[in-house]
Amino acid sequence: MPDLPSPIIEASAIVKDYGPFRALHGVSLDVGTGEFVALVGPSGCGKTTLLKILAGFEAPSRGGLRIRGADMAGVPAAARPTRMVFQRLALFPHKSVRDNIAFPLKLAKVARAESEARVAGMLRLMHLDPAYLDRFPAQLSGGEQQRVALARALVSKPAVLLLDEPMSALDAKLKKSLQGELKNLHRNLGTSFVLVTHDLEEAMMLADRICVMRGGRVVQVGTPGEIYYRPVDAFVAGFIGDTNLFPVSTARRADGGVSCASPVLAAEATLSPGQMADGAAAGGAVLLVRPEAMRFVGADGARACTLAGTVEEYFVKGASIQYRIRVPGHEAAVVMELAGTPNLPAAVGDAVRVGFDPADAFLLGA
Ligand SMILES: Nc1ncnc2c1ncn2[C@@H]1O[C@H](COP(=O)(O)OP(=O)(O)OP(=O)(O)O)[C@@H](O)[C@H]1O
Repeated sequence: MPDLPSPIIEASAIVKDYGPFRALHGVSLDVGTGEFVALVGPSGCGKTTLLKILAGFEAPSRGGLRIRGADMAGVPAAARPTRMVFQRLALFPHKSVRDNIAFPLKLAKVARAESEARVAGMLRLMHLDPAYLDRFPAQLSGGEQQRVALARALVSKPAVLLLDEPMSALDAKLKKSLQGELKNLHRNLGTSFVLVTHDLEEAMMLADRICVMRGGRVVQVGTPGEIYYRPVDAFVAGFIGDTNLFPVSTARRADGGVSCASPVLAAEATLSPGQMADGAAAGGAVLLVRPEAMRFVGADGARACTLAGTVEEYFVKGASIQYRIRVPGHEAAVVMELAGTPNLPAAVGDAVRVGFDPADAFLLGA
């Protein structure tokens, strides 16, 4: 893992109780200065609760939070170097775009000339037409409104921008363009970003590190590559993208690697010591093979890491084609993602053999 830049946020062992319900069970997370961290996890796992605690909209029941080295206990949201952008727009409907963006500056009693200059700068940064300044939020598209909300959050130059699913209400095309703008902003401003998102592709595309949460706990924090190729367990593997998980029995090898055998695999997969999660080879284990590592093989593949099955379905996605192969003895369909081609390699109902290179597999605890 790359060295973490000096942390701007240090959250340690944060517990949050809502009455008898414990939403966070001791969450620790550091965010580096200038870093972009995405919080992902199933609905209700505590992502928004953690973000609100960072912002100062909720107080932790226990645990510590330091931002820029200062203890945040009792520090109200407005006095923190953080700003939050919400999923549902929180623009003032009866204020113009100008007054919405300038609002934090008015609260901070910034002089009019400087306020106007900063608002103009924000418009340029967010690619908003100056003619919009006198419009009201209802006279803007959803994407434009969200850009105004970002401008308002950034105008007071916060050290940390907290984003709670800011793009979830936008259509796919608008979302893509705002994602690009967000990445650009992050690169150019040096502000630290913490983004809550349901969209795993968005997390992979934008974040330096991804924090995967489950049931009020942090399961794994890592770069997109670590989370995707080196998940700590089957939950993380299955949560981030389509995946194949083959139950295997394992035997340690003299070189520290492990041999993995399964009735559905034509031959054992031999993995090197670097290809397994901590403790994976003890007891039952599952072999993770990503769909893009699977390919069709000829009959001569019968002695390699291959599986025989029948094409159940395929989806032409343009740049890629996804195949789902039913393999007798394996519960889920085997998922395979091939580069797009106008000449389909197999049709529904075809008997096929699919396989993978053991170097592309990773062993997880069962
Ligand atoms: N004010 C509250 N009072 C009681 N329970 C709450 C409150 N706010 C959140 N919770 C509960 O705490 C848990 C975590 O909620 P939170 O909003 O942090 O989850 P989330 O991961 O952001 O979910 P989603 O992805 O659905 O937005 C949920 O079970 C939720 O019902």
